[in-house]
Formats: sequence, C-alpha cells, structure tokens
Amino acid sequence: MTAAIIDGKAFAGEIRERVANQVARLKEMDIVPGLAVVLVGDDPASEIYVRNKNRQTEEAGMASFEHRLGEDTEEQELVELVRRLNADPQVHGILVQLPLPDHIDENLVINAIDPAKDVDGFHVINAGRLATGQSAMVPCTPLGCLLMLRDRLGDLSGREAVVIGRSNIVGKPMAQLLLRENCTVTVCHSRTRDIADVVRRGEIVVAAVGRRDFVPADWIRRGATVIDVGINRIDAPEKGEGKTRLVGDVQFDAVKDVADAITPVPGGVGPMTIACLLANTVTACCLSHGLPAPQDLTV
Ligand SMILES: Nc1nc2c(c(=O)[nH]1)N[C@@H](CN(C=O)c1ccc(C(=O)N[C@@H](CCC(=O)O)C(=O)O)cc1)CN2
Ligand SMILES: [Mg+2]
Repeated sequence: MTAAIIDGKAFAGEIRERVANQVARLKEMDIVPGLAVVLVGDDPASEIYVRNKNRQTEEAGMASFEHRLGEDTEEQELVELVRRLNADPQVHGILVQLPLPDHIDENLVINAIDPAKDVDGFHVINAGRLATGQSAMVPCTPLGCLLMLRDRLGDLSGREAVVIGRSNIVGKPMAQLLLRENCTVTVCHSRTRDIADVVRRGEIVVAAVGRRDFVPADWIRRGATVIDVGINRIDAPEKGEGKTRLVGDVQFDAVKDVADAITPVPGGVGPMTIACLLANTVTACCLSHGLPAPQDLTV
C-alpha cells in the first residue's frame, strides 16, 4: 500500500479563496475584517509565521495590523496593548504569536484577549465552550486537521481516533473536536504505557508531540489516516553547508507504506493553520456585526 498524500498546501489555497469571497461580500456592506498580530522578541521561526500571516491577510483583502515588541517587553505593556486592540473597532481578530519570552505568563496574556476576538481559540472561555459543546472560536491547527480529515473520510462518526500529544494548542482541542464528530478518542502522551498498542487502535492518528520521527510504521494500523502536526527543523548537510529542512513527528517514508493517507511536512498541516486563522478572523468579524458565521469557513 502506498498512501495518498493529503495536499494541505492546495487545500489551504481553496480555503483562502473562500475567505476572499466572504471578504468581498462583507466589503459590499462597507465592512473590512481586520486582524492584529503581535510578535514579542525575535524568534526566527515566529518571524516567518508572522510575516506569512500578514501577507496572506492582505492578499485576502483584509486589514492587517502588525505589532512588534522587543524581547524584554514587560508583561504589563503587552497586556495594555491587548486591551487597546480589544477596544479597537477595526480589529476583529487578535493573535499573540507563541512562544512568548520566558518572563511573560502566556495564559495571563491570552486570557486578556476579548474571547470574541480570540481567533486562536486559546482563551479559557473558548477552550471551555469547545469542551462543553458550545459554539467557540476553534484553534487553527486542529481546525485545519479536522477539515482535512472530513474532506478525506467524510463522516467521522464512530471512528477510532488517537491523538498523540496533549498541548493546549493542538492535542486537547483536537481531541475535543474529534469527540464532537462522534469519534472514539484516545489521547496519549510521554507517560502513556504501551503507546505502540494504543496508537495501533487508530483509524485516525494525529501526531502532535514535537519530536522528529517519533511515530514508526509499526505503530500504525494498516489503512489508517495519519495527520502529522510536527514541524521539526533538522540539519540538512545534503543541501549544502549550514542548510536545514523540516520533518514531522511521523516517520513519513515508512508510514506511507502502511497508511491509507498521510499529510506531508512541509505542505500538510502548516499551511492549513494560517488559512484557518484567516477563516476565524472572517467568522469573528461576521459575529461582531450580528451576521451569521459563514458556513464554508467553520465546522
Ligand atoms: N499564536 C499562535 N502561535 C503559534 C501557533 C498558532 O496557531 N498560534 N502555531 C505555531 C506556529 N504557526 C503559526 O503560528 C505555524 C507553523 C507552521 C506553519 C507553516 O506554514 N509551515 C510550513 C513550513 C514553513 C517553513 O518553511 O518554515 C509547512 O508546514 O508547510 C504555519 C504556521 C506555533 N505558534
Ligand atoms: Mg513563557
């Protein structure tokens, strides 16, 4: 068996097109969705993600507000910026790029964002709403994973799903979303005993541990659909001195001989994350104007 490769890059392009159509529709009502992105410090990967977010926001016809603060910015200064953005009617979505420097309490900053503008879906109110089956802003990476799974498999009801990783930004919301789709969900992590046996139950496997090559082929049930959330940068001397490349959490070359379908890294989940951020911003904008959330941008 050679797995189908799920093309996240192409799918993200489709979502961005839907976003642009909704933005054009809103412009006819003189409404321009606006996204504010806040970057603290100079982490090189975050720099790239923020640049891509701003570019894609503008390409979709939305307003992009970029705020860059120094590495030694005080927590209170960041919270004050968030409060100003909460009060700004041109801003419908606020995203604080993670990770933040160590001296800043991430939860405190995230929970300072107005939940209605929390397009990352990380605020405790949105996490609670998702966990209790109420409408919520859904975190972008799990939302992108779910869209790809639905596109590939259709109705997910009754499927055995295994999520590897329990982070607040991917593992936990992913598990909640799959539960909402009526999957039987198992979450495993670094302390899970007999993890190979647990993962082997999965007809759907979502790997989000942040460790390169963590998932070997003999953990994967034949015919499973595998979503690799990992983005690990490794040295690539074959590309030249000092060069690097990205790999996922799954041993792609071996797993593709066992799985029915798999997302690649790069070109899988990553591009979907930014496309879903744009989708969430349009949703937040619609809701703030008393308009219904666009059906083609939400789950
Ligand atoms: N506030 C947030 N911070 C972070 C999030 C998030 O959703 N909200 N997620 C990650 C980083 N991230 C977005 O911020 C992100 C990561 C990767 C990609 C992506 O497109 N990856 C490409 C490869 C890009 C490259 O060459 O480096 C791919 O996988 O094909 C987009 C967004 C942590 N922080
Ligand atoms: Mg910190």
